[in-house]
Amino acid sequence: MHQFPKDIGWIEVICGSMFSGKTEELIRRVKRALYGRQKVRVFKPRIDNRYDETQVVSHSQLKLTSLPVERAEEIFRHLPSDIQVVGIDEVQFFGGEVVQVCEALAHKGVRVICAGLDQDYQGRPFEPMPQLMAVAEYVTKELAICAVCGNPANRSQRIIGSGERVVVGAAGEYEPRCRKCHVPEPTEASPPQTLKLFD
Ligand SMILES: Nc1ncnc2c1ncn2[C@@H]1O[C@H](COP(=O)(O)OP(=O)(O)O)[C@@H](O)[C@H]1O
Ligand SMILES: Cc1cn([C@H]2C[C@H](O)[C@@H](COP(=O)(O)O)O2)c(=O)[nH]c1=O
Ligand SMILES: [Zn+2]
Repeated sequence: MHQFPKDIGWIEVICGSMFSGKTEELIRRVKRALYGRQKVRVFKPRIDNRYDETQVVSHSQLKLTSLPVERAEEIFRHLPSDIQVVGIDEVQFFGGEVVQVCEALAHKGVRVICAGLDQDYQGRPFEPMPQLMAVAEYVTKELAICAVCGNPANRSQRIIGSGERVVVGAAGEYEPRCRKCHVPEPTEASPPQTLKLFD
């Protein structure tokens, strides 16, 4: 991917819609750091108990051990002094203080890898992602496949009736959609699909 600098820290942001592969990419980067014998810790907000209370779990069921925390500042308490890499999933669920936490870690020489939703179900920027993306050295935007038309999807369609910004959920509650098929209010799900290679 990048020619990584030596002896300094930095922030990587992996953003995109739901089902775009953010968690898979976070897991991939963390595993490669572990293969490189780096000292790594992974965190997620405690509110994300969707597939598991403690593990980071992708929609494709890849898993990674993590520490759930209530607030971003708690991350400092769980880091060994020789920490080299910090991964954070579902970063959009932390308040704005997560930006200062990531910055402080990067200033201390830590590689910080954050994955999070860049837009909410209405297509509005999901704070603190815009702020984090602004200060990050590297930003990767992933795209899913639109559940309606098959085009690249950068939005998350809510398919249950709630107007709250934060509603933890997965396939029963959201589906990925392109800008043409997305509507900013909750709507009916597209017909279910089975993946098959041969008829
Ligand atoms: N419409 C879709 N487009 C792309 N991937 C999908 C779709 N529906 C389900 N998936 C699954 O979601 C996986 C990505 O999961 P994950 O990394 O958890 O995404 P994210 O963290 O961005 O929500 C894909 O590898 C695929 O198995
Ligand atoms: C669009 C949107 C999503 N959420 C929730 C739903 C999930 O629990 C997470 C996103 O998980 P993923 O790893 O990106 O699939 O966020 C929400 O609370 N509000 C929204 O508007
Ligand atoms: Zn579409």
